[in-house]
Amino acid sequence: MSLTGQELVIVLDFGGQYSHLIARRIRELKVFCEMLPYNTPIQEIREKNPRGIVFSGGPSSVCQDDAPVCDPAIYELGIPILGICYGMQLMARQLGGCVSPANLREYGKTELSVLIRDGIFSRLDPVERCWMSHGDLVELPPPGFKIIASTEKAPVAAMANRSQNLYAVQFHPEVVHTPRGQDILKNFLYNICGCSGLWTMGSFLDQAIAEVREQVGDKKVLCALSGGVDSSVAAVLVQKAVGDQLTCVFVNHGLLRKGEAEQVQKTFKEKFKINLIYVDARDRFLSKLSGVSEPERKRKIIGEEFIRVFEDEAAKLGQVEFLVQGTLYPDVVESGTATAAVIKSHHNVGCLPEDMNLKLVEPLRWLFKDEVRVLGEEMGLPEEVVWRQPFPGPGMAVRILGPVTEEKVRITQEADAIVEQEIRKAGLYRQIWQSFAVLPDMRSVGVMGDERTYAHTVVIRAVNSVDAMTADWVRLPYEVLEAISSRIVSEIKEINRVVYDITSKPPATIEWE
Ligand SMILES: Nc1ncnc2c1ncn2[C@@H]1O[C@H](COP(=O)(O)OP(=O)(O)OP(=O)(O)O)[C@@H](O)[C@H]1O
Ligand SMILES: O=c1[nH]c(=O)c2[nH+]cn([C@@H]3O[C@H](COP(=O)(O)O)[C@@H](O)[C@H]3O)c2[nH]1
Ligand SMILES: NC(=O)CC[C@H](N)C(=O)O
Ligand SMILES: [Mg+2]
Repeated sequence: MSLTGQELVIVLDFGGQYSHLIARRIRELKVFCEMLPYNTPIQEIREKNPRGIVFSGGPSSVCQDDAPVCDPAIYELGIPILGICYGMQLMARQLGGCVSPANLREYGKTELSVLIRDGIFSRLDPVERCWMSHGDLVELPPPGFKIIASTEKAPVAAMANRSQNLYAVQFHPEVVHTPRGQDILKNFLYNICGCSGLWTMGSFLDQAIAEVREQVGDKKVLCALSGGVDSSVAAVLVQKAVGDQLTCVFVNHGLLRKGEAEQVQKTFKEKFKINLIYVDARDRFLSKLSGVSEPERKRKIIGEEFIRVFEDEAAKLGQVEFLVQGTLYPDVVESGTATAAVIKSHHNVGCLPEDMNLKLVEPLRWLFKDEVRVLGEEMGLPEEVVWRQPFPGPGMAVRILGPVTEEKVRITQEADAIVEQEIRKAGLYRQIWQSFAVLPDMRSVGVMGDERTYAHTVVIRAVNSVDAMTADWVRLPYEVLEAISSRIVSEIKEINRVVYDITSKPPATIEWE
C-alpha cells in the first residue's frame, strides 16, 4: 500500500532533472503525487488507480535504440496523460508521430504562441513565456493529435488528443521560469483528470498513521532518532500510530556536533518524555573509520554500523521487527534509483547492509524537507525542532576530508560551534538552510605572535535551499564572516586560516563528501 490518499497522480520518471519538481508542484496543487520509474509494470500502475499520469523529461533521445520507453499499453488505460519534453517526444513516437534531432537546440526562455486556449491551456493568454531545454523535436504529431501551441523553433510545442485525454508539452511547466506553468498543471489536474484538490498535509498525516498501523500491527518498533527534523517528525507520527510499541534510539557515533548528545537527550527525554535509549557508540564507529579516506567507503561503514547498533538494541528489547527512519525523497534520489545516477549514498538508504533483519518503516519517504516541516508544525512540534538546520547522519565524517581522527573531530566541532553561535547572534539561523564548518585535509603557513605556524584550514559553508536538491551559497555579511574567522583562529590553536565556500549545488553538493 502506498500513501495515495483518494486522488493519486503518478509521475513516470525518465531520469529528468526536474522530475522531482513535477511531483512537488502537483502536491502544491493539493493532489497527492508519487514518482515511479519509467519501467514500472503496467499492472502496478493500474492497481494504484491514478487519476492522471505525467511523463517527465529525460536526458535520452527517443531517436536512440536504447532510449527508456514505457509499456505502450499505458495509452489504453483510459487515464489522462501529460507528457513533458522527453515525455512528449516519447508519446509522439509511440503513437505514430515523427520525432527528430533539431538543427538548433532550444534552451532557456522562449515565447509561446498558444493556439488553442482551452484544455490544459484554459485561461492562458495568446502569447505566454515558457522555458525550453531540448535537442529533439516533434516534427509531426501522431494521428488524432492537434497542435495546440508553437514557438519559433518548435512548431509543435504542445499537442493534444482531446478525445483520449492525451496532452503533451515540449517546454517545462514545472519550473518557475514558465510563469503560467502552475496554471497549466492545475488545468491538467482539475479539468482533465477531474481531481478535486482535497489533499493536504493533514490528510497525509491521517493516511500515513493508518498505513504505519497496518504495516506494524502489534509488533515492537525502534525509531532511529537523531533529534533532526526528519526523524523527530517520523517518531512523533509513529508514536501517534502505535503508541508505546515504539522505542527511540539515539546513537552517538562520535561525529555529532558539539554538545549535541546532551542536548538531544534533554529535549526528547526530559521535555517530550519520549521513550529514548542513548547509545554511546563512539569507539565502535571511530575504530571502523580509522584510516579510511574514500567518501563512499566512509558512508558505507557508517550506514552499516548504524544498522548493527540498532540490531543490537532490538535484540536487547526482544521481538522488534521494524526500524523507523526519517528518510526523505532527496535521500532516496541522491542514493541512486532505477533512473537517477548515484550522487552520494545516503547512509540511511544506499548504505544499508544486505543482511539486515529489521524491516524499514519510512513514512516520509516521498516528501521534501519543506513538506516535512509543514507536517511537523501540523503535529505541533516546537520551532526548535521543526526549524533546526539539517545535519547529515554521517555527521562530521563527511565534513572531515581524509581519515577521521578524534582530534580532527574535536577541531571541526569547535569551529562548527563558533559558526552556529555567530549565525544565531546575527539572527540568520532560521533563514539559512545549513551553515557549518568543513575541515579539508590540508595545512598552510601562517604567522601568529611573530611565530611561524603550519596549521589546518577551515572552510565555512552556508547555503540556502528549498529542498536540498539545489542550493546557492549565502551572501553572508562581511561582519559575520569576519567575526567567525577571527574567533576561529584565536580560539582554536590548530587552525590558522579560514576560507568561505562560494559554490552552488550543482556543480558542488552541500556537504563536501
Ligand atoms: N545519530 C543518530 N542516531 C539515530 N538515528 C540517526 C542518527 N543520525 C541519523 N539517523 C537516522 O538517519 C535518518 C536520516 O538522517 P537525516 O540527517 O537525513 O535526518 P534527520 O537527522 O532526522 O533530520 P535532519 O535532516 O534535519 O538532520 C534519520 O531520520 C534517522 O532516522
Ligand atoms: O542523513 C543524511 N545522510 C547522509 O548520508 C547525507 N548526506 C548528505 N546529507 C544531507 O542531505 C542534504 C543534501 O546533501 P548534499 O548536497 O551534500 O548531497 C544536505 O542537507 C546534507 O546535509 C545527508 N543526510
Ligand atoms: N529536457 C528533456 O526532457 C530533454 C529531452 C531530450 N533529451 C531532448 O534533448 O530533446
Ligand atoms: Mg540529521
